[in-house]
Amino acid sequence: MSLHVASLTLSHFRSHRVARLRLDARPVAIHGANGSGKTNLIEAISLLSAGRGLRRAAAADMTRRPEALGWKLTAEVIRDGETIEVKTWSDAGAARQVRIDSKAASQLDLAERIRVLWLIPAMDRLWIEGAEGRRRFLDRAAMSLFPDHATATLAYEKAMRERNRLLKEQVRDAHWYRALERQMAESGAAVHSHRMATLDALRTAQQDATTAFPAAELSLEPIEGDLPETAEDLADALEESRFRDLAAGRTLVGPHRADLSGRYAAKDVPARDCSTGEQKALLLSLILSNARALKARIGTPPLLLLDEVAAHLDANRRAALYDEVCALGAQAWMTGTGPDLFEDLGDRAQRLLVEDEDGVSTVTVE
Ligand SMILES: Nc1ncnc2c1ncn2[C@@H]1O[C@H](COP(=O)(O)OP(=O)(O)OP(=O)(O)O)[C@@H](O)[C@H]1O
Repeated sequence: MSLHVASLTLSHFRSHRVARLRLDARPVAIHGANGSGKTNLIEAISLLSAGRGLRRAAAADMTRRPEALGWKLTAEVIRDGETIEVKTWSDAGAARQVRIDSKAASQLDLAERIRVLWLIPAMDRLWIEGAEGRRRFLDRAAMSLFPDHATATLAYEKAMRERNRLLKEQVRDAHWYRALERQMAESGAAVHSHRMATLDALRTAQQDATTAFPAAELSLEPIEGDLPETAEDLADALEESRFRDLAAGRTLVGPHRADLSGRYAAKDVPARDCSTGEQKALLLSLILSNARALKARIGTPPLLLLDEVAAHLDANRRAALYDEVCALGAQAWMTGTGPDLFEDLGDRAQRLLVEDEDGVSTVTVE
């Protein structure tokens, strides 16, 4: 069982004016100078699944400047021998649209058909910066394993925004809160249980692996107080917290108040105290575990996007990374500034060169 992009056309997508690529199922090693358009290319791949892509950019920001006419991506993705035709685009300034096999499709349809995981330099400070980034990291893993996690998260956030509005307006009548808190309790319990199931799946995938990457010990902790698990507990906690929440003007209990804690298991130190290289290796270990967990769950590995990862690994770990992605059978799109970084891959990968010509990126299959 496999998943790979067999063809890709980018039109007016960031620095790419028109790029047409035909690919086989092997990993894709992309090299090119700084600013040539490598990340833009893998950002396009990230949009073959649901969401805002790996930069979490607004659809309007991805249109090629200065023309700003809107952008379009067309791809043939082969999943377990079946071809999925994906077209996604945004007309100047408008929200992005999706068609699968020529039919209008929702982002949930896309999430169910094509799973994409990534590791990008912006995640380097994940263990050091705020809890929001770590929750997002866990939620992305959860969405890859349970696509309806996105629906539960959106439902929870929508009800919470309404509740926060009441709190800010100092509405005290309990009657206004009951229905919203019921919605928050139900969707919030689903969010929590997906996250816990994801942590379990990542733990199992890490245990099963014989890998050069250090295992991360993960747990979900409340930022303060408790983390209610069931819908009943969350409903009770929200009701109890109402008085305090009115004073704060926002909701202080629920899954949005959870933090992902990570430890370097072998050294028994918090991930945030690890060296830069170790923190990167822990994240890579988690992404690879996520890919293995996905393969175990649905039979098919995801597309992997590893932006500037190879350059940060020592030679042993780099060789181990290449062995792992090849063993997974994942089409891993990996970027780096020089072709030497990918030498160990030999003919196990296909190679692309990205160059900048007067502000326009060109892509050559080597
Ligand atoms: N909407 C846009 N229109 C035109 N150019 C853009 C747009 N968005 C970004 N760019 C340009 O794309 C160029 C390439 O960016 P990209 O991040 O892909 O480089 P890269 O090859 O990954 O470089 P590095 O090795 O430095 O990470 C940048 O110079 C950037 O200014």
